[in-house]
Amino acid sequence: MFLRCGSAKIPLQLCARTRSLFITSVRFYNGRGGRYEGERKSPRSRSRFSDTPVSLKKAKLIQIPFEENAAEVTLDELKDEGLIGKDVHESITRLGFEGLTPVQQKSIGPILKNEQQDVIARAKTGTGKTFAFLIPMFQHLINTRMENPFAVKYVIVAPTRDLALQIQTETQRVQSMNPTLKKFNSLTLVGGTNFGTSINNLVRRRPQIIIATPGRLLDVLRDYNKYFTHIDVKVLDEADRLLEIGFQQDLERISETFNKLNDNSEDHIRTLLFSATLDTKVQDLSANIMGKSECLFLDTVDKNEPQAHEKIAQSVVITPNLAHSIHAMVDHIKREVQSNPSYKAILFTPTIKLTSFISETLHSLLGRSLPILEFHGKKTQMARTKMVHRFKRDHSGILVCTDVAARGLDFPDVGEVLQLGVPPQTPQYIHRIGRTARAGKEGKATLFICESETPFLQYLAKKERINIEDQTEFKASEESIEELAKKLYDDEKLIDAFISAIAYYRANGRVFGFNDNRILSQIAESYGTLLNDRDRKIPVSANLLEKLGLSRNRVVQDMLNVQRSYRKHHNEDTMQAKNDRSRDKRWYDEAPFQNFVKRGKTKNQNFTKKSYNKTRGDNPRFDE
Ligand SMILES: Nc1ncnc2c1ncn2[C@@H]1O[C@H](COP(=O)(O)OP(=O)(O)OP(=O)(O)O)[C@@H](O)[C@H]1O
Repeated sequence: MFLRCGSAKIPLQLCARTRSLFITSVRFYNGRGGRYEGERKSPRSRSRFSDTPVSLKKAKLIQIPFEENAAEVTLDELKDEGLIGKDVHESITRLGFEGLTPVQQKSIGPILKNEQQDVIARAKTGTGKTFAFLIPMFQHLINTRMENPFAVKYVIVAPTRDLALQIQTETQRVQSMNPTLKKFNSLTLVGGTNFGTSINNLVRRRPQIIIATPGRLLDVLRDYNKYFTHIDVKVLDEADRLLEIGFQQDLERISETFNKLNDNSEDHIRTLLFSATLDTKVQDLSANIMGKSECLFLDTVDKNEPQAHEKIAQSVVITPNLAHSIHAMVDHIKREVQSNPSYKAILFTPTIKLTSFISETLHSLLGRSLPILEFHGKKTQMARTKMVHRFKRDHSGILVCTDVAARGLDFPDVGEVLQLGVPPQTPQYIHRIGRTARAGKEGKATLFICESETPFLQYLAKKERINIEDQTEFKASEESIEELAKKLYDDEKLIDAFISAIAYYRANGRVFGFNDNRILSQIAESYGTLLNDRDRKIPVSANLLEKLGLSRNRVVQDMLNVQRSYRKHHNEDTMQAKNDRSRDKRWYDEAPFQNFVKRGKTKNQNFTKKSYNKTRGDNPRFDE
């Protein structure tokens, strides 16, 4: 059998092969560096795929700086100008806000007026950035509801699952105020939830709004990209976080895939970036993601003023070491709870294991006096979602968490943000303290650090222009050290917590100019302080020291209980040897790694020990 092609006659078998070869050439990427085959494309869409990416010329940046006495913009004026219709106007009015916040006043108009411009918007934490992009989104969906009514038109990307789920809740909150808006469907595509259910909902409900985390969105695009051919706008909430290493590559692949799929043209999609910690440099980072020839930079923060919210009263408590910082924090919380029964605070710790240890310690010390919630990336998504809903609802309690909760999450009436140790970067400091003083309210932020972390304060002042005036010193009394030591167990949980702290400061201390030996020695010393036994040292095995890059550091090793003869020690029958064996096995057990590699193979990916260790760390990148 032959197929006539002009004058040529091609054997049918060869045609079939050519077609399947062509389809495999419609390739795009998953976010983890692998390559997938594209879905079988309809003949019409094949011709559009050009290999040359959208022109990467840098867009013209139009800066709209902060104006001290900018004229107020109201919803009524936006309606009178014809920018928003009665449905959106009615819906937002029914939310009961007194007026629009500065970022909403500054961004809704330009977003609706200049459809051919990308937008970068900077506004302080807790100032209503979510509605600043949801309000124009709904108006856009109403304006274009007759064109491709069942197509995805808006895609909102967030760095964490919990923030994506919160944005959907806010979307549904606006929709609940107006029957016209209710006709639009939104769908979240986030990790930690059932992939099949996500796809069923995508196919069945045909949403116009997708709210996603990058990893899950790429997985969906791999096999179901035909639903994404009519996107008009993509929004990056917490954009600077999404443009950091680890996410940026995903975002570039998502953007490249959207552009190639778009039925209008490759440069049709607008990009809106929002965050509290943005500057014009973000335009360079997003060059491969933004496609319009002009980009508006809307700034509601005066360039000479710190990015941290002015309504947050910041203070720092300086202690001799991590153990004293823990005592200072416990002391502070006890005083606050005594004076304010409806004390509601968020407590950030550097690692998952410290989060787990601290929340257990607070549980044992505070008993039932107020709820203590342990929130981090190792919790199931269901548990995290339940905790977010509960902490939004509760009038008191402490959310003990890692940086997975640092950005975007909106918990009403959080009176104080506590931080044990320094954050990994200064923008995270701004986002962490931004969990309080929201929607115009006042709030407090207290940082507990040890003397060897004080260079962070100079770094924060230099980089973010944040000077924490209120500084106090604290050293726990012998009595309180004795009292707390009685309630602690020298078990794996405590040892793991301190080892994770050593790993955290190894990875993050240098950027702030910390002295490696000083910072690590004070952590090692803290173990004995916390247990009220100066001679007690953290037991670590030789190979764990090697993993931590400390196998040549004699100063730190002297502060640790190093099991040099690793094999001999681990063959002993002592309790300590058994503990070490199970701990090291858990941390670096080959079994999970082999499973990890196997899983990777099923996805055409070559997972390495490095990527394995990364997923086991506390890198929120892998916790979307
Ligand atoms: N116009 C308004 N008037 C009063 N409150 C508002 C207004 N718009 C939003 N809010 C409320 O302000 C709070 C913070 O809003 P939102 O979470 O959008 O802030 P954000 O700027 O995104 O903060 P972050 O930088 O932490 O993400 C929410 O509780 C929201 O309901």
